[in-house]
Amino acid sequence: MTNTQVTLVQIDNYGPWTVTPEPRREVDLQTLQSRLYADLSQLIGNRGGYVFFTRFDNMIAVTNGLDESDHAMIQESVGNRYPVTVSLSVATGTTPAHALADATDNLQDRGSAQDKDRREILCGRTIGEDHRTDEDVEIAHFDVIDATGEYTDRLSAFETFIEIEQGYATLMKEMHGEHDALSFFVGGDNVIAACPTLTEGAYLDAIDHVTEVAGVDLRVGVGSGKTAHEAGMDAKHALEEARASGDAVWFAE
Ligand SMILES: Nc1nc2c(ncn2[C@@H]2O[C@H](COP(=O)(O)OP(=O)(O)OP(=O)(O)O)[C@@H](O)[C@H]2O)c(=O)[nH]1
Repeated sequence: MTNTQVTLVQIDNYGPWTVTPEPRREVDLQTLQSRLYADLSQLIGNRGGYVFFTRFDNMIAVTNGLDESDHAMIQESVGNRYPVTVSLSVATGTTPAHALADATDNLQDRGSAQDKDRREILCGRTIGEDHRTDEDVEIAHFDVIDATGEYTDRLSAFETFIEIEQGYATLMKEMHGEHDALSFFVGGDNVIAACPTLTEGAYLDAIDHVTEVAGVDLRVGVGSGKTAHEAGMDAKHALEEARASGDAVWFAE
């Protein structure tokens, strides 16, 4: 059974900061947000975790393998180098959705995202080293079948974007509502989902639902591991196997 450690990253009091003393240049906000995401991707990724940009002011990470001191160091490093600070809330659960719900509740209990006195909260508990297993994280890597032939080479870039986003929106809702999984668009035609332990049938149902509702055909590779990186690499290899075999779902060996 999975035991996913999820960290909610929230920029402290960011809304007011973006308009104080007057609205800041949008390009500067975009640059700050994308650089912060890139830095967190390295800081968390170098320790085996995955972070997803989601809304940029709130990011969600799968952090199995990162302990409290890793979180504290990441928080300090951001605070030293950026004009904003971040709060980090960690929780674990047998499903990623439950873990994130707990992490969110804990941070909300410490004050509003727009409370100027709530800064650099670091709360929650990480999984003790002795309790970690090789099946703690399940990652599903989805991609659109022949996105290039169906969309990229046929439609305008914006029409393609709409189709891919509709597929993503349908998948993220279905995987969350039916399976307690957290799915994130990661670029191109790819969606990576942090999942609980799911059956082949569950993945097939989700893929069928996206075909029916959004008209977008997906395939998925599924991997598991001690960290998001390990599970994610297995998922990528499984996706290659699915591509080669023509199967919609492939589980890594
Ligand atoms: N983030 C991420 N993006 C990827 C990955 N693989 C492909 N992409 C993106 O997806 C786009 C489409 O690539 P493919 O999925 O290989 O192309 P396709 O036309 O759908 O072909 P098939 O997947 O073989 O059916 C690329 O331009 C990349 O932007 C990946 O592992 N991670």
